[in-house]
Amino acid sequence: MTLLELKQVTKEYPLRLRRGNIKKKVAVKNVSFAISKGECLALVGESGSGKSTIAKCIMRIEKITSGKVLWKGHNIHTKELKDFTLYKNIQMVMQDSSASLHPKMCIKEILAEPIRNFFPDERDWLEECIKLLHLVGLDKSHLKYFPNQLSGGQKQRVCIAKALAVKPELIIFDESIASLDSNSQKSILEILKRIQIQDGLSYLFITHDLQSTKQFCDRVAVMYQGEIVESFTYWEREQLTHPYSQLLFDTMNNSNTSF
Ligand SMILES: Nc1ncnc2c1ncn2[C@@H]1O[C@H](COP(=O)(O)OP(=O)(O)OP(=O)(O)O)[C@@H](O)[C@H]1O
Repeated sequence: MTLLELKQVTKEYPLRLRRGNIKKKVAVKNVSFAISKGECLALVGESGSGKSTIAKCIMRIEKITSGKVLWKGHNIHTKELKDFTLYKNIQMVMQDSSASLHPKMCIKEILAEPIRNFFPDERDWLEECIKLLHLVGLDKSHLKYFPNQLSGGQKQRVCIAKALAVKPELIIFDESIASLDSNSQKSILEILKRIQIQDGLSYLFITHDLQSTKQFCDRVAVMYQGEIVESFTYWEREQLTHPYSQLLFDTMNNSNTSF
């Protein structure tokens, strides 16, 4: 079953030049892909290739210039899909956990907020918060902490727990684990994989690091200068046709990082 579908999506940003002139910056060009239930798709590409712009267009943070973004066949960029439905179904975890967590709220309040918003009848919300913490490798002792009392890895786990609290069908990870050390990355990816298999969750995993997608993602789409230039499932160098994906692959094989 297809959950999310992008059809020929183009996003241009207006760039103000001197003397009031406006130029268009094409950030994303004719991008099409689909994500099925339970699937994890990686969107890999260098800095500035348009990955975050795609995430913002899916989350309605940015308007698209042309094309369509569909959730179960409903157009995300029309009133057809209400905010509540969109954010109940799709959650996003950003790279900067500090910006995503309210500094004056403790972890209990941070996790309780989405539960109360999306499940107002939930009585055992505290139990639910503790369950969420366990899911991401933390425990109830963390409930009383404020974000600035946690490490970067712990904050990122809270952000993931906050996204999971909504019980969405799809989570977008935008470079969400990039700033963590390789052990923390490995542990979070294992947790996410387990949840994906258990609950049939789908992921869009945005990264510039091809290596981190190898064990975790079912399919990889490679972005280059705003376009998807290659999409692959099997990790065979011979199958890659675009020079940029070949370069990514070779760089990965020459690096010592292992996941
Ligand atoms: N609000 C904006 N106004 C103008 N140009 C923008 C804006 N946001 C992004 N861009 C441009 O669009 C292009 C794509 O940016 P985007 O952030 O989507 O890339 P990215 O692949 O996510 O990069 P990174 O991996 O560094 O986060 C870049 O050239 C960027 O400068």
